[in-house]
Amino acid sequence: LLQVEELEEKLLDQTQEVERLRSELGATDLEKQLERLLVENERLKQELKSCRESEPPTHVSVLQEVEALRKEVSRWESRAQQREQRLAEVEEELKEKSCRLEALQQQLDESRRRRTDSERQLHLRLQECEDELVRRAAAPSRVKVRKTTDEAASVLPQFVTQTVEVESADSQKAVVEMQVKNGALQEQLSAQKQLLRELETQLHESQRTCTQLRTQIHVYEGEMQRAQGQLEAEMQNLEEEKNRVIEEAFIRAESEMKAVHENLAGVRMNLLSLQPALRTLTSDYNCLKKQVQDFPSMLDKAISEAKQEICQVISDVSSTNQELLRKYKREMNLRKKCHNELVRLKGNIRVFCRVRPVSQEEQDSADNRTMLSFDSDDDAILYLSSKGKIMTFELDKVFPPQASQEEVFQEVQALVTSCIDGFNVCIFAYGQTGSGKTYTMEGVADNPGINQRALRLLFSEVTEKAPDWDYRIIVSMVEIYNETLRDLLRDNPTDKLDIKLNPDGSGQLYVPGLTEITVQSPEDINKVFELGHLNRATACTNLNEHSSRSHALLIITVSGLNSTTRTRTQGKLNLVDLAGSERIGKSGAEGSRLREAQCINKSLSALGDVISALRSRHAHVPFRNSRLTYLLQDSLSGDSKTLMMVQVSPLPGNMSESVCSLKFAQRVRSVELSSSSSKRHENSSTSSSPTHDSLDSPPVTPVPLPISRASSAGSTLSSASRTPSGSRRRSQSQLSAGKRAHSRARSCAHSAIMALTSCCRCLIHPFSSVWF
Ligand SMILES: Nc1ncnc2c1ncn2[C@@H]1O[C@H](COP(=O)(O)OP(=O)(O)OP(=O)(O)O)[C@@H](O)[C@H]1O
Repeated sequence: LLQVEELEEKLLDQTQEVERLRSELGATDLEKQLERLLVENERLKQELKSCRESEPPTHVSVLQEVEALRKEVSRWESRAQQREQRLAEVEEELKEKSCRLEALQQQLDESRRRRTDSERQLHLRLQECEDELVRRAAAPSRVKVRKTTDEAASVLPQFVTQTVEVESADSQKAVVEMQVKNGALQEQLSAQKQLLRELETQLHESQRTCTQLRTQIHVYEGEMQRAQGQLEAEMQNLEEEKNRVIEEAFIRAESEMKAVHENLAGVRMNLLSLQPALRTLTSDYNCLKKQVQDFPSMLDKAISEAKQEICQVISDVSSTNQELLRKYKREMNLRKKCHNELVRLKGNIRVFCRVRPVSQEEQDSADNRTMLSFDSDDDAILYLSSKGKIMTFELDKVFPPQASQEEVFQEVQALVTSCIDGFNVCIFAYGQTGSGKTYTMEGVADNPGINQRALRLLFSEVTEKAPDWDYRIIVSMVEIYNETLRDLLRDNPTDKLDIKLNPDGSGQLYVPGLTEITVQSPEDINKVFELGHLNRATACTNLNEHSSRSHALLIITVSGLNSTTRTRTQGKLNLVDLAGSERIGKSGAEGSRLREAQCINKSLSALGDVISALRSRHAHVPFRNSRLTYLLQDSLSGDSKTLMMVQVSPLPGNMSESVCSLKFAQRVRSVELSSSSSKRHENSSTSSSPTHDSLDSPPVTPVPLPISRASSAGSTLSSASRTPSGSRRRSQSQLSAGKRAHSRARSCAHSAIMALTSCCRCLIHPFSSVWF
């Protein structure tokens, strides 16, 4: 029992210790510290947030610092979270230990209760034993106790103090029973002892566990203190950092505020100066506002007035238009008549001469003298010295060697543009081989001749007239070789073409199967020339030789439709590079060369005959005598115009050929001059032209053409000096003076003709300010 009491006391101590520990663990400083730390952490977070909100980052470095601080804070936050987690774990362990302590306490209570029970049973048993002993003692002893029960004496020394002599069977039986009971009690006692030992063992274990728990608690307390110290230090650092950042931000904010204040002062000053302007603007605005309010009514009024004016103007314009249209039609007729008159005055067929320059190779050769000379006062005279004689040739225009392609074209461009007005035009290049026919007509790549320039001019002219006229330009290219007609623009240029009468009954001629290409741009022109040149080259073995012996024709048809009057026009421009003329008179040729010479001879003389017949106004014109004249019949007859460009070589070696060419030109021209002079005379004899009678415009004075000075073909100064001496003989000086006067008169006539031409060209535009 004493041991039990001791154990009880120990248990009590243990329980008190556990209670103390539990009370310590239940509301420890650690938890309080943890709570405080959490609260502090939260407060810092709030402060940081408010700092961030109240101090907008105005500078990059501040932003970076704040970012670094944020990182630092988040790092510390994560560490605090780790600590919190660790604390939670510790708390969890403590709870576990508490549970175990409670279980131990329960076990202790249980063993205490069991011990109390066993003690009570023992007391009861002992009471029973004492009662039995008293009862036995009170009963007459028949039993002589002979033997002392040592065991009972050892167990119950205080109760069994005397030896009893057992004599009876009952006593003996009772002794046996008592012994049995005693044995049972001893067993119970040993069981109690065993239980006590177990309890002691459990108590030891509990003490050991308590010791371990204390140790752990000490360790945790140490850790907590360390963590708390670190946290406090970090909080301190953060606090300092925060203060520093706030300080810096405050300084920056102050400086910015200062700048803002300065700006504000400047703005205030500006505002003060702007106020008068604002007042002015306000008054202007009010004024404008009033005007805007009045504007609709003003606008309506103006619109109605404008409408009335427009209606008036439209009716005026419409009547003016009618008048203009009437005048335009009348002027077109007048222009046509004027043109006819002009052509009649100038002659339908004009003859120019171009002398080619001496080439570099020819200059180097021995015979490089030129036997041609020009009249400085008259650009229509050409002198040719031969065998001591000077021959004078008078043509419409003579181009010296230095004349450029542009100058030549300027003289022919009036003819070219007349084809837009519906006239047929022929331009021939005539002369011996190498005299410059191809150069004049085709030119070279960087200096084109009449062909390309004419097409380009036509393009520019039709483009200019585009608003009123719709023009179409069609190009064909043919070659006549040995009286055979070939199409130079078809795929197979060796095919022979025929000239036939048009089956429509118009009496016009046409070439079946002739390729006609509509050109729409200068690029198209280049392509056409390239194709023609290529085909001409592929049809022969030697292009130069071949070109000397064939006629090349570029036929340009210009069709127009006037969008106002619906008038249609169609003109044809024929640009002909003739075969070399030197073969005409050459004899001795045989075979193919003879045939070539015959063909060339035939066609050139037929051309001469046709021109002669036309100028002489013969009833019959022999167009059919050659392919060339037959093909050009339409373009040579009627009110068509022809220009013969006679090409001449300046070298003495080509003298005879040059004389032949110039004589041919002179003959052609003299026919025309005589014809036109008679006509002009007829016209001048009448009081007024019927053309002018029908017009309101002022009459045109006929241009005085130098018709009286026509010298016969091949006339020379020597022949002139051989004329009868009498009244018509003139001295050399008189002749020069006459020539000068003649030149002046001629140049006046030329200017007048040019003026007349330009006037006629003005008439073609319906709204031109210049009226004939
Ligand atoms: N006005 C000129 N200016 C410069 N060179 C010219 C002129 N006229 C002709 N030539 C040159 O003279 C040479 C012969 O000219 P071109 O070939 O035009 O003669 P052609 O009469 O057409 O000869 P063919 O009848 O053989 O075709 C060429 O080299 C040409 O460049």
